[in-house]
Amino acid sequence: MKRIDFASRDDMAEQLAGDVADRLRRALEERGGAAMALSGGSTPAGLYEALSKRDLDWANVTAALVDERWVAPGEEGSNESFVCAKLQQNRAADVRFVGMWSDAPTPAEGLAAAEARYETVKGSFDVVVLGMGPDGHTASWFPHAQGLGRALDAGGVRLAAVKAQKSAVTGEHLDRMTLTLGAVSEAHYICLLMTGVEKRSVFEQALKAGPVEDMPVRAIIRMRPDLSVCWAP
Ligand SMILES: O=C1O[C@H](COP(=O)(O)O)[C@@H](O)[C@H](O)[C@H]1O
Repeated sequence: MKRIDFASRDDMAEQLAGDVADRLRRALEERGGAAMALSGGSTPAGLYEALSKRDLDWANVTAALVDERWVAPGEEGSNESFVCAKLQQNRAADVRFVGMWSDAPTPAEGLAAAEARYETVKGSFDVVVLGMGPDGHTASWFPHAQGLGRALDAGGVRLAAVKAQKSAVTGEHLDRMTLTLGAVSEAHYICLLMTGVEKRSVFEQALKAGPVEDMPVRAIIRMRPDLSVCWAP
C-alpha cells in the first residue's frame, strides 16, 4: 500500500489531479479512450475541480460514478450532481458522464438500466477514486447493509443495489447503488482519499484484523495491496 500524507487539502487536490491526468493521458494515447469511476461525498471536490483544468482530450474520457444515493439529479445528496458540478466544467466540459440514477422507484429496479449504461464503458477503469465514511464504508458498501453480499462480489457483477442502515450520525440516505468490489478491484489505479484526524483513525482501525462486514473498506484494502491512500489534515 502506498500511503501519502499531504500538507494540505489543496496540495492533495493539485498533486492527485496531476497524477490522475497523467494516467488518463496515457490511456488516451494507448487506446484512444480513458475511463474513471468517481466517488461523491465531499472530500474529492478539490480534486475534481483541479482535474477539470487539466488539458486532456476530454471528449474521449468517460467519468462514471462509483456510487449513488437513489435521488434525482438536483436533489440533495445526488452524487451525479456533485461530480458534474465539480468536473464537467473548464477544460473538462465535454467529459462523457455515466450515472446510475434513473426514475425507477428503487435501486434494485434501476439495476438493469444502469448496467446497460455501464456496459458502454469498455474494459476496466483506468482510475477509481474512493472516499471513506466514518463508519468504514467506501463506495456504498455500508456495514451490514442489505445487499452487501452482492456489493462485495468479486466476480463479474458490476453493480449492486444496497439498503444501508440509517446512520444515527449522518442520517444518510438508505437506498443506494454501487460499483461492486469486482468492478473496483480490476481498475488499473485506485486511490482512497480521506481528510482529518477522525478518518485517519478509522482507517487505522480498518487495517486491523476483523470482519469485512463491520468495515467494508477492508475489502479493497485486502484485495488491492497497491492501493494509494491519500490523506490531508
Ligand atoms: O456516502 C458517501 O460517502 C463517501 C465518503 O464521503 P465524504 O463526504 O466523507 O467524502 C463517498 O466516498 C461516497 O461516494 C458517498 O456516496
